[in-house]
Amino acid sequence: MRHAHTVEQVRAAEAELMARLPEGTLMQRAAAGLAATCARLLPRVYGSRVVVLAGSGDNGGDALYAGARLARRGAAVSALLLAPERVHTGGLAALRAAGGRVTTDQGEFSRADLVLDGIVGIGGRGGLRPEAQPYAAAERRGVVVAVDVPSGVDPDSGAVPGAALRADVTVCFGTYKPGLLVDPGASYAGIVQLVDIGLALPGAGVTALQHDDLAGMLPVPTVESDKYRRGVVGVAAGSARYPGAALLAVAGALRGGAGAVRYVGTAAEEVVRRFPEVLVTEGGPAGAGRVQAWVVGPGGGDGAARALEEALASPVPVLVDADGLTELARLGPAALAGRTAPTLLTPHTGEAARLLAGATAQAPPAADELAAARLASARRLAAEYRATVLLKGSTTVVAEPTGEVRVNPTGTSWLATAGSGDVLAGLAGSLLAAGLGTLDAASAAAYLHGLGGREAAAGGGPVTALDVAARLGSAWRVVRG
Ligand SMILES: NC(=O)C1=CN([C@@H]2O[C@H](COP(=O)(O)OP(=O)(O)OC[C@H]3O[C@@H](n4cnc5c(N)ncnc54)[C@H](O)[C@@H]3O)[C@@H](O)[C@H]2O)[C@@H](O)CC1
Ligand SMILES: [K+]
Repeated sequence: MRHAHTVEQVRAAEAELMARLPEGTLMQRAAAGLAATCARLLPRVYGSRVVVLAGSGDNGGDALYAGARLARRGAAVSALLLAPERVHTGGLAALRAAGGRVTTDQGEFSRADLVLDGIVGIGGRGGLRPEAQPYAAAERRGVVVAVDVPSGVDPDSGAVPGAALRADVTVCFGTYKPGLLVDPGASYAGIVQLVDIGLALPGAGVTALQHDDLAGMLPVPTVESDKYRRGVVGVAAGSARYPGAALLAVAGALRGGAGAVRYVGTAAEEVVRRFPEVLVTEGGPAGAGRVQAWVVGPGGGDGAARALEEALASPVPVLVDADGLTELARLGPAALAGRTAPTLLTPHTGEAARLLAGATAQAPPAADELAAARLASARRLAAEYRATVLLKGSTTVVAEPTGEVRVNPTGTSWLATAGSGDVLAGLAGSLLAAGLGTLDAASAAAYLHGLGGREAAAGGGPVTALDVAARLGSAWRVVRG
């Protein structure tokens, strides 16, 4: 599991540790880790051209001390100072003492083998200032290593309010920052490496799963398992207008670990023709047999309102997607107030905007505003509806009403394809039926779905939702090692 902490949490932990250590110790730890990574990235340090972009704070100090370490190993290191009168004096003195120099030739940035972005770190706010902006657009031939955070990315939210420096590698100190894991910030960070500087941190509000976490989380049948013990997932999806959504949701549900899939709705005939192993019932959830979790809404059309009402009245976990969400936005959070089992909502940004409007009786926020503030939007929705919220997008995030968030590290932009959300809904519902809690089911589903999407798009090509569903089995095998 990757753990991310806010700037406020990092500052508190740093203050506590700095009070016990000789001055400068933390910065030396940071600079040593940073220089070691840079040395690994260069074919050879001796003779390499390294440029340090140094801003006015400690982030610039880290970069200058790391530059000094590389200079001592024979690199030709020059520093471009963004605010010469406020540069970190100790860092600059160390660089000079090691044979580094200051330059004002911005062309050195483009010619360098490696650039250290120490313009601004966790103290940065409001995007890059004018003097730094040319570097975001400038040509570069070398590797760009961001110090702690790519400059221009908001460390807490991942928002990129203007220009930002795109890094190949980000070396962060003490902990991940949420903005390194959530788009658009994540897309500027490249490969993120963590350097331990000894901070004692509180529980993380934002986490990201890794393969090992999935391996420990996914349900595995035992010798005593039968299909009912493994869980039956009910899928209420599809309509005369959108029969395909039923097939896609079922295709996802069949690969989520539940022992059986029960389909209710108007596409029963098509579903059985394609998936003979599915139990089908005409009508709605209320009249169906036993299920351990419901998926309601994909392609539900006019039938979504009834299906939603009946599923929400059941005592089992319910995942609400697509047309079910449109109906829920109309009803508002009160529709979930009487529930005894957890509810999982899986909106894309447009649906999230409608849900928020339904909760607050205000005009819906613009979808691009929601996309730029993914963490805050998902948290707010989860709090308003007292439900777990999986907000789909370039980084899918899952938020609990408590504010706890998991961000999904897998995925590909090729997943933005029709029907891919139906597969995800079926998959997550199946994991719920198999007994996972909403946070785990949602985040594990997003992870597997992202891996399936990547595999389907291998080499970079369009994928269909059924391609993704077909790769979910292999995604399970990958994470289970
Ligand atoms: N505090 C500590 O104990 C440690 C801090 N470390 C480093 O220190 C960084 C934080 O240092 P600071 O608190 O000095 O803050 P930063 O160096 O991140 O930035 C603050 C400085 O940048 C200016 N600034 C703010 N927004 C800007 C923008 N948008 N464009 C350009 N300049 C801007 C401010 O005027 C201020 O001078 C961390 O990210 C990390 O790199 C590490 O050395 C580890 C230890
Ligand atoms: K930086």
